[in-house]
Amino acid sequence: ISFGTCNTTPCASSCSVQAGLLQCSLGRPSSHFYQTSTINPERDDKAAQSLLNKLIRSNLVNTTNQVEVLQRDPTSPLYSVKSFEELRLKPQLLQGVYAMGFNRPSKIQETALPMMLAEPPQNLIAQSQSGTGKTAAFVLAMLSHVDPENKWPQCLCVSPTYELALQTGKVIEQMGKFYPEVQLVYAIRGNKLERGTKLQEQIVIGTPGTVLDWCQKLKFIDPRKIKVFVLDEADVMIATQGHQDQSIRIQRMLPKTCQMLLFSATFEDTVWNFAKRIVPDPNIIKLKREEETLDTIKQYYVICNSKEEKFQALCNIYGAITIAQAMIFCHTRKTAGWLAGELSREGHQVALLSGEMQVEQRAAVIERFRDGKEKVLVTTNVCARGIDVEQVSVVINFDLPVDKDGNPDNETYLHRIGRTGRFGKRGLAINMVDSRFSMNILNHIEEHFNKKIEKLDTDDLDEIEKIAN
Ligand SMILES: Nc1ncnc2c1ncn2[C@@H]1O[C@H](COP(=O)(O)OP(=O)(O)OP(=O)(O)O)[C@@H](O)[C@H]1O
Repeated sequence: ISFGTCNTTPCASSCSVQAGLLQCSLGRPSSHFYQTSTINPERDDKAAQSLLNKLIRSNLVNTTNQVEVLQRDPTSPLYSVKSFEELRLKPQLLQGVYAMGFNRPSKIQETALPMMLAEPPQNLIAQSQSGTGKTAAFVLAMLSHVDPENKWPQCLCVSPTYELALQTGKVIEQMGKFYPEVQLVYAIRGNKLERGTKLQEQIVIGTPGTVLDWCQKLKFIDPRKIKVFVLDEADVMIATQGHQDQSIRIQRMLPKTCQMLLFSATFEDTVWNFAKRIVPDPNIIKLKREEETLDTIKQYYVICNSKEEKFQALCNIYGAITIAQAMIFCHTRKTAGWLAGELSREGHQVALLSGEMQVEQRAAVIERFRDGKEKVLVTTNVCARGIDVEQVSVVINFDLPVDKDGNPDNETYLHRIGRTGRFGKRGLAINMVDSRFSMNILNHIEEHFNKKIEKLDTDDLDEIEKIAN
């Protein structure tokens, strides 16, 4: 696959998209694309979370759950494939798939791919958690439907942010590696084309605002010639002001025969209502996320009076038991920074995930921790939501999780501490309680999960030693 050209505002020079990077002709790295959009990590930023997950994920998320399928026409046979060969892909694409190291379709791909590749094309709404193979699936569908002889846009994919668009673009590049006739262009802020340009690239990937401009105002794209429309990360999309309307306006310009595909990691009513407006007569595929449980976790709490005492309790625990790797959650950036400093002074190898870090920096910290280069990860909740680090055996709530109104946040507690069936290993969770208020929170959490949280006296070394057995 090869790429179009672009101009970027930050360096005002012409940039070409190569090997997955937007590279500036002045030799600057692609990162200025990222730096132009500083993500505010203390905000509940779904887009940043999604990007982070993509950056740190190296494998498919395994799931034991079955896919639920709702067919538009329940009488038509439901195909599912166990191998990529069965899909009769173009040889160049099959080669691309194998070169990516995919041996067989993922759970969601088994059913989604035959539907997306069927003739006549079928519309699809698919929901499954991040990492289950949605992106790879729709990328394969787009590449399969392109006619490389036709030098105009045929597939349109919209993503909520341009960082996410770039990530999807990378997958298109990888999968289309042996299919150089197919070209890709990014419709993202900063990619300024000359007026009157008619795009020759067959695949356009971008953000709703720019895509809409390119279709409507600037007419770089003829929307009537689009055969496949993909709306990725619908749940993130609707969380961004204006994206919903822009996406609907794009969709309205497309021909009735255009295949509409929509993907989402979660499926609240708001997402569902939006999905129905984007995708008429859909087939629906859902894959339940693996349930997390506290069953294999031993939970304790420690009573302290101040953050200094909490730190001392932590040192006592470290002095008594061997902890391979631990994650420590703090409520604020300030506490996290302070604690990381104190722990390093004690000689621990500490990684700090802090709010002011760019998403890429955060991904790098998590990767180092996952590779065992650091043994303790101190973080605020915002930074580490939804991050699976399998080998962590101890989770410490330096501060208990509360929502923005100060109420107990059971869901976050479960995410921090719980394990899915797939990891199965036993874990240890220690909660620091420093006030009546936090004791109250702890009691609520205990009640909610109906699982006992035992008191631990961290001045008693023998007692601490016991919890490790
Ligand atoms: N059939 C497959 N076999 C092996 N690995 C796969 C397969 N499909 C996808 N993957 C890999 O699994 C990871 C997750 O896939 P993908 O990004 O497509 O999932 P997703 O559901 O779109 O999640 P996200 O929204 O976070 O990107 C990627 O590293 C991808 O390369």
